[in-house]
Amino acid sequence: MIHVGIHGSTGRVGRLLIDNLIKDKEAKPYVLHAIEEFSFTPPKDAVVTDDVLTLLQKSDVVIDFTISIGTETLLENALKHPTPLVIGTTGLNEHQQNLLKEAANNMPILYSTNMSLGVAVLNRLVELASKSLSDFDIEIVEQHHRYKKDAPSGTALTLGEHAARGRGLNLDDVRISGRNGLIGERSKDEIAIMALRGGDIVGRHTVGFYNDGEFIEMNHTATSRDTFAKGAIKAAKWIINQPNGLYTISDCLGL
Ligand SMILES: NC(=O)C1=CN([C@@H]2O[C@H](COP(=O)(O)OP(=O)(O)OC[C@H]3O[C@@H](n4cnc5c(N)ncnc54)[C@H](OP(=O)(O)O)[C@@H]3O)[C@@H](O)[C@H]2O)C=CC1
Ligand SMILES: O=C(O)C1=N[C@H](C(=O)O)C[C@H](O)C1
Repeated sequence: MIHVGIHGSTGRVGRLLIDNLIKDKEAKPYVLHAIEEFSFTPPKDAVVTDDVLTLLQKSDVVIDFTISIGTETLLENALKHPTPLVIGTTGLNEHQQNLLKEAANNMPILYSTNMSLGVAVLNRLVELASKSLSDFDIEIVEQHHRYKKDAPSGTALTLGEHAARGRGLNLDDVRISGRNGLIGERSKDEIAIMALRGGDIVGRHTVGFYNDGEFIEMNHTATSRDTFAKGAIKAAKWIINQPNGLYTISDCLGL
């Protein structure tokens, strides 16, 4: 039985990880990291802790769905006690992304801004379309629930990276995140990534390729957050058998 630790166990995704792991035949929710009280009853036999090092020491693998500073603390502690990690938290800053790469020299880490199969395939399609439709303007729109803290979504940024890569560009050089006022005509290479927030939208991403006379829009809609929890659990079972290094969900899915 794989002993899974959950960082962010009281959160929207964390709670679904517990629900899915309770029913799992190969893995169980063994250590739950929580800062505040649970608003639900956690499994009786799980260890509950607010100490990150204890979480790592008692787990075969830790799944993290928290907030960027939470992931930073997890990675700092994992450098003291290397443990296979699955990280889904988005909004990591440059320092935190570098920490992720550094930690991956010492343990296997799967980091993905979206744990769904659909988005993993969409990333591939976007890169191909970007390369093939070299004259088309690329625009990305993401929509999420009102509680989401970071913008744009990690998924939208990853889709943008694939779109830029398809044209041999670096997203940081061509990304824009808003338009307002007399800004002039659109430049050829720019890739806009716009964020909408409202209601209970689980996650919706549209990548549009626009030209004179035609356009293509590729859309992915997550209709259930369970998709992310199931993807992360699949990743946890896979990452424990990998050598040290940084992986994505595409590696786990063999794409
Ligand atoms: N990769 C993917 O497929 C997906 C990624 N996400 C990302 O996962 C993250 C979490 O999403 P979601 O579950 O909706 O968010 P929630 O706000 O519902 O949950 C966040 C969890 O993190 C805990 N937390 C907050 N601050 C810290 C900290 N400093 N250290 C440790 N734990 C902390 C919270 O505890 P408390 O309740 O006590 O504040 C809570 O348990 C976000 O970054 C989101 O973008 C979401 C869905 C899919
Ligand atoms: O916060 C969310 O809810 C989600 N976050 C991820 C992101 O930022 O891309 C993945 C998914 O879209 C849901």
